[in-house]
Amino acid sequence: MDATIDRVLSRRAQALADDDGFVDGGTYDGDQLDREERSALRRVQGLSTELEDITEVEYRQLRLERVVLAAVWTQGSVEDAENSMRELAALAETAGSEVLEGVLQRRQNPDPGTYLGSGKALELREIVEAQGADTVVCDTELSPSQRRALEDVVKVKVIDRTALILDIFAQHAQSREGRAQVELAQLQYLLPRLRGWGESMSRQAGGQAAGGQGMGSRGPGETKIELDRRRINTRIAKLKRDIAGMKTHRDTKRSSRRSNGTPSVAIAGYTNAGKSTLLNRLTHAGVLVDNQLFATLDTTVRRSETVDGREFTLADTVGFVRELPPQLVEAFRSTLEEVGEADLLLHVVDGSHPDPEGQISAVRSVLADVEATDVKEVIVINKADAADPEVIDRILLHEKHSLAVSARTGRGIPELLELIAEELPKPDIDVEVLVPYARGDLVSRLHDEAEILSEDHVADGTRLRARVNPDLASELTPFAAAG
Ligand SMILES: Nc1nc2c(ncn2[C@@H]2O[C@H](COP(=O)(O)OP(=O)(O)OP(=O)(O)O)[C@@H](O)[C@H]2O)c(=O)[nH]1
Ligand SMILES: [Mg+2]
Repeated sequence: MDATIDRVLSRRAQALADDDGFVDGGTYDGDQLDREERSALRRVQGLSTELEDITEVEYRQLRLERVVLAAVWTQGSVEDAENSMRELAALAETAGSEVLEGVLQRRQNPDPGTYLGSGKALELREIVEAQGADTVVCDTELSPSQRRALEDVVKVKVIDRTALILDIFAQHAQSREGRAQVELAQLQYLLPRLRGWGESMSRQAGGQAAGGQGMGSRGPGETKIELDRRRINTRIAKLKRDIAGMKTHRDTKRSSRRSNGTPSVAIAGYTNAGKSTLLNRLTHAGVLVDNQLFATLDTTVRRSETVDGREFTLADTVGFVRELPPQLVEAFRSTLEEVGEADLLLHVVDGSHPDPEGQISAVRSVLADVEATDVKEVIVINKADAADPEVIDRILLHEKHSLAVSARTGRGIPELLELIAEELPKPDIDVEVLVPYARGDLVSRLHDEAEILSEDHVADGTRLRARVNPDLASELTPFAAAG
């Protein structure tokens, strides 16, 4: 086995993304411990997963078990190229396959015909044969014709990075919204590639079912492709409507949270940076995690408390990846937009990664795509326990709002909590109220949302002096205590 790939494999793959953010309804409690469970659901060998009805793309899993990776390296250092291939290996493993080997070709530009140059493509063919691989994964998004041409040379299934990522998302999506978003992205990816799929399937079947017999021939395959295309378009339209409906539902929940005046923190960052670990660490560190209230929230949103006792929400989000397929960005737009509406963004980056700065810019470019750049951003350099201190210092120096933590050991977490308390909008209206005992609900809201300056229990109720936000202030107007 090639030395590069050896190292690639020593870094275990991690799941690409937590899809918990898309869980609909309140039955699933957003627990982040489901990674193992998910791997247990990985594809079963030997089951046919070939797409029979093209409209059932939702249930389609790419059949890739033993893969060889292929990449063209056009610019940047050899480290960049190797990192990219390591990431591809991690993605392939996440999708449930075994990575056997990787080939990297240095070239000015990818070959428009076969992606790799024709000589390398033949070499790849030999490697595939020698290793007994059944799939080649290319580190790019291939054009439909490139994919077919390369498949013709290597004689096994060829898929690209986009299809691989879509496949992982499809495996991980659990909620109705998440599944719909992924299916939409898959169909949009598939649509321009229909002819290709048809042909390769007919080739596998050894039949002449699909088209491709040359220009102008409208065989039965052509008709089927037309039909499939129409059905896919219908399905896409329906999915878009469904997703829009679910977005409305989520918007309502979010706006009710906001009108409560509860400040919100969003955790975003590159996949595997430690976002979920951080969420767990922070919410357990919080004095209060109210399971009762929690049930009414979107499920990756958790409640916590600032060090000075104000409630806030903390949301985990889908992991980002370099060159996130545009179909996915589009499909997940509504979910990603939520990041832009938070009061504070914790942008988590893996300080122990070989290229943390690359991760930061990849995440920022996705955030820019969904216009989520107005929110105040703090770079949280995670895995400080494993990172090179020099790298941490370098990032701290370049990023004005940054700090180093370890979600695993807890290092830096108190400082992070301090920072959250400082950065979140503070209530600033002074009130003095006498709340009757019958309105215990208002008193507990004051405790959750306001800064209490004094509190007395008197004959007709609780007398409080507090600093509150505008919403609560107006609700308290009837109870204003005479000076
Ligand atoms: N050494 C070290 N490992 C950590 C730390 N935080 C998280 N990890 C590990 O990093 C891996 C990824 O952690 P997650 O919390 O799942 O990362 P994530 O950002 O939520 O990943 P996705 O949801 O897949 O995008 C896990 O193996 C964690 O145990 C840390 O502070 N130090
Ligand atoms: Mg996660």
